[in-house]
Formats: sequence, C-alpha cells, structure tokens
Amino acid sequence: MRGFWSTEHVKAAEDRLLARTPEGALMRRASFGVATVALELLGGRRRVGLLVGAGNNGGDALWAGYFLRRRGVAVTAVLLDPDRAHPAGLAAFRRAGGRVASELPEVDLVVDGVVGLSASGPLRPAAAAHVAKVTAPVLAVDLPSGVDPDTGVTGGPFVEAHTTVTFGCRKPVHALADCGDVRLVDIGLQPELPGPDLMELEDADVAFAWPVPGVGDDKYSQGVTGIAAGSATYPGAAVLSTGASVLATSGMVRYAGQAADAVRARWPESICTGSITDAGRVQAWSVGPGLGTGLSAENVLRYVLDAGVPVCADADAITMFANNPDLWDARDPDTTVVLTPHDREYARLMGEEVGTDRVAAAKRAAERFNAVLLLKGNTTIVADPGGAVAVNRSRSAWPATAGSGDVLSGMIGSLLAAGVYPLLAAACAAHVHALAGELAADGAPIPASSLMAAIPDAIRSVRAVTP
Ligand SMILES: NC(=O)C1=CN([C@@H]2O[C@H](COP(=O)(O)OP(=O)(O)OC[C@H]3O[C@@H](n4cnc5c(N)ncnc54)[C@H](OP(=O)(O)O)[C@@H]3O)[C@@H](O)[C@H]2O)[C@@H](O)CC1
Ligand SMILES: [K+]
Repeated sequence: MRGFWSTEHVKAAEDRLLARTPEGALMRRASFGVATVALELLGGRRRVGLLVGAGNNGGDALWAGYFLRRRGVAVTAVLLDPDRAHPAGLAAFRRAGGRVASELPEVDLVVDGVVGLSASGPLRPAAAAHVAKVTAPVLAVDLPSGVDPDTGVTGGPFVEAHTTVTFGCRKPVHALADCGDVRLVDIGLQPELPGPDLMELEDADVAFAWPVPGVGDDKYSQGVTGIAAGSATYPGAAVLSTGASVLATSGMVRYAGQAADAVRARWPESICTGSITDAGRVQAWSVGPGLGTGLSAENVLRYVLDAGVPVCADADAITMFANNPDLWDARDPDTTVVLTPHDREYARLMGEEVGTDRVAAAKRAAERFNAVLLLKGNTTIVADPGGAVAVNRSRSAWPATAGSGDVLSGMIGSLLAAGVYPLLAAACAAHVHALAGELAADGAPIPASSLMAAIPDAIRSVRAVTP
C-alpha cells in the first residue's frame, strides 16, 4: 500500500524532524536526491537550468545545482525573487561556479524549484512566463509548481513534469495529478508521520484481500451475490453486472429481475428469477444498473436495503435515493452500503457539484450518508465514513465506456458477499477494473463486455506478484 500525507501532516512531521537534525542537513539530503535523479535523466548531457522561487523549494533547487556543479554540469539559475532566494543555497551554488541569469539559456533539463509545499494557486505571472518558454524536460522538486499539493487541482498555468522527486513521503498531489514519474527520497520522515491521509492499493494488497477459495469451501461458503439490475429495456446492464460478479469470485450469483432470460442465456451458472422476492438468500446485493426509477424499481431497492446484508448501490439506485430521500432514511442504519456515483449522480445525490477537491467531496458524501462512497473518475476516490480514503488511478481512458460501471458494481457486490471489508471491497474492485480495462483495451477502444471478460486475467495478474 502506498500512503500519501497532507501538507499539514508533512509540515508538522518535518518540524519535529528538523528539531533533532543539524541545520541544513535535511535540505542537503533532499537536494542530493534531486541531483542524483537529474544526473540519471541527463544521461551524459551537461546543461541544466534552475527555476528558483522564494522558499525552501528554491533552496532545494540551488543545493541540487551545487551538487550538479561538483559533477561538472553547467548550471544556470533564474531567481524569481532574488532578494528572497535561499541564502545558504545560493551561496553554495555560486561558490561551486553556478551562474545566475535573468533568462534560462538552452539546456538539457530544467529543475522546477519555483514552489513546493507552501504553494497556493496557479503559477504567478513571472514564474509562468519562464515556464512557458521551457522546451527541455522538467524535473520537479517535491511537486510540479502551480499544482495544489493537497488536491492536485490546477487553476491556471502549471509545470508539466517529466519526473518529480519528492522527500520523506508522497503527498496527495502525487496521486491526484500527473506528476510524471514520481521518485521518493528518504529523509527519515516516516517515524514522525501519523497514518496516511490517502492510500493507494498496490497489486500485492489487492491479491492479499481478494477471496481465494480453500479446500473446504463450496459455492455457498464463498458468499452468494445477488444482482438486482437491468430491466426489459436495459437487459445488457444485468448481463454485465451478473457476469462481472460471476467472474470476480467463485461464490454463487443469483440474479433477480426482468432481464432473467437474457442473463440465463449468457450466464448459465447464475440462478435467475424474475422477482426479487423469489431470489433466495444472498450475502450481499448489488443493485441499480439499468433498473429504472419507477415504482417497481423503488420496491426492489427497498427490498434489498431491508435484507440485512451489505449493498452496493449504483446508477438508478443512486438516482432513486436522490429523488426520494425517504428510501434512504428507511434503510437500517446498520446496513453497509457502498454508493458508486459518477459526478452527475453525485450532484443529484448531494444537491451540489463535486467541485475541484474530489477527495473532500467523497469524504463529505461518505459522512453524510454514513456509507462507503466511490466517486468514479480518471482517479477513483473511495471514502468511508470513518475518514479513510483510497484512490485508484486509471491506467487508460479506453474503459470509460457505456456499461463499464455495471461491471464495477457487480464486482463490488461479489467482494461484499465474500465478506471483504467495504472500503477494501470498493478499492480492490476499482483496482482490478482498471487493470482489466487496460488489458482488454491494449491501445484500442473496447466495449464493457471485453473489460468484463478480462477480469480473470486481471486477477491472475495481481495474484502473480504474491510469493
Ligand atoms: N521543511 C523541511 O524540512 C524540508 C523542506 N523541503 C522543501 O521545502 C519546501 C517547502 O518550502 P517553503 O515552505 O519554504 O515554501 P515553498 O513551497 O518553497 O514556497 C515558497 C514561496 O513560493 C511562493 N508561492 C506560493 N504559491 C506560489 C505560486 N503559485 N506561484 C509562485 N510562487 C508561489 C510564496 O511566496 P510569497 O507568497 O511568500 O510571496 C512562498 O513563500 C518543500 O516543498 C520542499 O521542497 C525540503 O528541503 C526537505 C526538508
Ligand atoms: K516545485
């Protein structure tokens, strides 16, 4: 699992670490890391430019320039605020033969030390003017300047980084925005940090959490998933959701709804009925895709919310909650619910737009509904009501296609039925969904049914990393 820490927590941890470290030692350690990566990117070329801001981020850049000079690299610095440039860094840089200029000359690599953790807003005009002229690859110090460290939001000009070198720990920007290749330099910060503000599952975490049958298991012991999706108008949603559920775990899948014939024809291993009340016992329900929002759909939703098992509610189920808050209020508060809106569904549900801070939006909704909230997007955010947040970055944009969400909700239902902790169920499903999308697409458009069909390959791929 990768952790990401907010600037508030990083700054507090850095203060504690600074108090027990010789002055300047942390910055030199950090900037030595920047210089090491710079040399690697230069690959024998020898011209570097520094964009140096008024704070310690600029200090890091100047010290990196100092180390690069000692390795014979020609380094030119542009000081954006000459009177406030880091004094010790600037002195060391000059001593080592670094040049200060008002414009960057032609270089092989630019080090972005404009602003780091104390950033606010987009690049200011003077910095933006220099950045606009850059043609060489950029190595960002700590984070690409102009991008918000906590939200990854860009509200104007910002640096597009080829690579980012960060220190001590990753920050939310590294999960929420494109920072290029992110490299982490250890400065001894970990012991000072609390638990992470965001987490990102890696293949090994997903493999560890994914249900694997034991020799004593049978179709019931692994969890029976109920799918309440699709309608006479939208049978495809039922076929996709059921299929994803069938492929995600080896527990049994029951389908209940108007698309029973279509589902039975495609998935003979599922148990299909036309009515929710005949479905039989399940350990979790996945409800919503293609269900419609009329009276019979509302009754289905009421039924699953009353079943005393975890529920993944998607698509039309979310719209029904938005249209008719009584439905939600009637829910047994002990029923675990995973809500999986995209931005428009979120707006309907919450009565407000997602806005730029997607993590904060997901947390607000999780808290308001006392539910796990999975906010779909290029980066999927999963928040639980306790404040834990997992992010999952998409691996390719091809899977953003019709039916893709139906597949996701079927998988989440399966994992809930298998007893996986709800936040983890949503985050693991998002991880495997993204991977399946990438495997299926392989550089070309794909229908959601191909994504669904790639679920076993994606599970095999994450499990391949476990010893
Ligand atoms: N603490 C430690 O242990 C370690 C810290 N380290 C390093 O310190 C960095 C944090 O440094 P920091 O706090 O000094 O501020 P920093 O981010 O350089 O900002 C400087 C000035 O930029 C300005 N500015 C703001 N927004 C702007 C914008 N959009 N566009 C342009 N300018 C903008 C703003 O100026 P002002 O508003 O004051 O005019 C602000 O004062 C951290 O990221 C890491 O690199 C490492 O060495 C490891 C050890
Ligand atoms: K920077």
